[in-house]
Amino acid sequence: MKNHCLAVDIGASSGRLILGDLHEGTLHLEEIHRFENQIIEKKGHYCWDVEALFAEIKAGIKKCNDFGVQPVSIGIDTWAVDFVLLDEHDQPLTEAISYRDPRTDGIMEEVVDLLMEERLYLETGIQFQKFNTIYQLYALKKQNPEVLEKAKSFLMIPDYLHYLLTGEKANEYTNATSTQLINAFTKKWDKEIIDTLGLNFEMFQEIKMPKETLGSLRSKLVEEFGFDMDVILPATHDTGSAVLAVPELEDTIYISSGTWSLIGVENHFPICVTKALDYNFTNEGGMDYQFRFLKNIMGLWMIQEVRRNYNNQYTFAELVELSQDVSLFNSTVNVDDQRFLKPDNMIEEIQQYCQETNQQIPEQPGEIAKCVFESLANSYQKAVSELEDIFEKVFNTVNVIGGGCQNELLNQLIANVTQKEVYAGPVEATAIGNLVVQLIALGEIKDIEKARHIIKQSFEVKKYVYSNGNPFCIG
Ligand SMILES: Nc1ncnc2c1ncn2[C@@H]1O[C@H](COP(=O)(O)OP(=O)(O)O)[C@@H](O)[C@H]1O
Ligand SMILES: C[C@H](O)[C@H](O)[C@@H](O)C(=O)COP(=O)(O)O
Ligand SMILES: [Mg+2]
Repeated sequence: MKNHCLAVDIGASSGRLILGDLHEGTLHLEEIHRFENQIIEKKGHYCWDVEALFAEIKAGIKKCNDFGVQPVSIGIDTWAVDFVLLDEHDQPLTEAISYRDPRTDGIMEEVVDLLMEERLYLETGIQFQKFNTIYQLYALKKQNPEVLEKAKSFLMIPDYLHYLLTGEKANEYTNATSTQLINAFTKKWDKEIIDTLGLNFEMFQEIKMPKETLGSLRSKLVEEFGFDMDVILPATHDTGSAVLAVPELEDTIYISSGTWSLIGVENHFPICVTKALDYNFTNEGGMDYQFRFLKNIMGLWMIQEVRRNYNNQYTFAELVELSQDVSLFNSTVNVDDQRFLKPDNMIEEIQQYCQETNQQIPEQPGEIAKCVFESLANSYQKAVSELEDIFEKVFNTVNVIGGGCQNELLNQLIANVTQKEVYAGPVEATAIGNLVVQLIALGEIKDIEKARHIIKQSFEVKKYVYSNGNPFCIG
């Protein structure tokens, strides 16, 4: 009887449960459940509705029975940095506050005054993003010290969802590195940094690695689902799982393209040199202690918000189409300006930026969309040149993975501005990376090299080449 595994991939805009099994040397996927995810406002903060997300996970697991499949394992991956704190009775002390919440405004600067930027970067190798867990916890210490005093368990979002499934508490390594509290060399919680900030070291859990089994389901869930499963830890940071599914990494820059655009390369050791700090690249931990040397770019969040501002009257595909009808419009913005992290109205923020920079102000939906896509492509090109400066080499290809690889216009723009071959796919790279780790743990796939070979054989990848004609010409 062949083994089915179940991947739960929850990004900032959507979640999906995907069954995977190996069939004649290829990986077969079956999407059994998909749901929206979004930030909600609760008690004056931007939060994630984790209880609703867990309800969706349970609803998706129950659908396995409709497919006549009882998976042997499950693994959950989500966005990074965010967490839940549990008290001595294992009850949540806070809402799952989102990284887009303004509670960390000004906090990074305070922490850097205490810890020195160079030291923090040399020890953790993590990029300076104002929403990193370290700043969220320090904000909590300043704003709600009583909450931190009661905290007995620190669980990141996937850790918490795994805890709800199994009753087992642990911090999975790849996601833990995004906190900026893991030492890049010891691979452990950095007690010196934690103590310096006056955080409670005891609340951090044992670090567990991808491929480890966390435990089996709580008995009440076995009853509810009609079957048991082991939780096999994937790279619970979704980008960690996504990069594992990049079919070919040699001389390749990946762009994990979803709500965020994460652009970088895979490396065997952390790069914490001054130039990497100056460019604000990060060294996120990967499976088998690899590193994702990458940087965050604002990503398709911007077009998600534009779509929301238009009351979702356009699909993403329609916004791409509309942007192709305005080829003469060419205003662009700096997508990495923090004003775009959580504006009240993304369209107005983009228009304001163009006015302030004496550019033609986009008015039509197509002009707004084109401004977003072209601006993203420009930011990708800047990151590519920074990577080539740091590695002192030319990378031949760019591989776009994730939902954003369906944006054929953006793929062509990337090929045009970088003048490199662009490969697009797999779309569900994150879920695929999640699944292959479970299959490796089960002994169904030998290792990640073999997994990438299987992925290459199993999924379509489209190619785009530099076209010096109309920037919207699809190669
Ligand atoms: N048919 C499509 N055409 C163009 N872009 C698309 C299409 N479908 C999805 N996208 C893009 O993919 C993004 C979602 O990617 P996904 O990886 O699912 O995000 P996340 O994991 O962050 O929730 C959307 O914001 C949208 O911009
Ligand atoms: C805030 C983090 O940088 C962010 O979670 C990023 O690391 C990430 O994983 C984004 O994933 P999406 O699927 O939400 O784009
Ligand atoms: Mg995602």
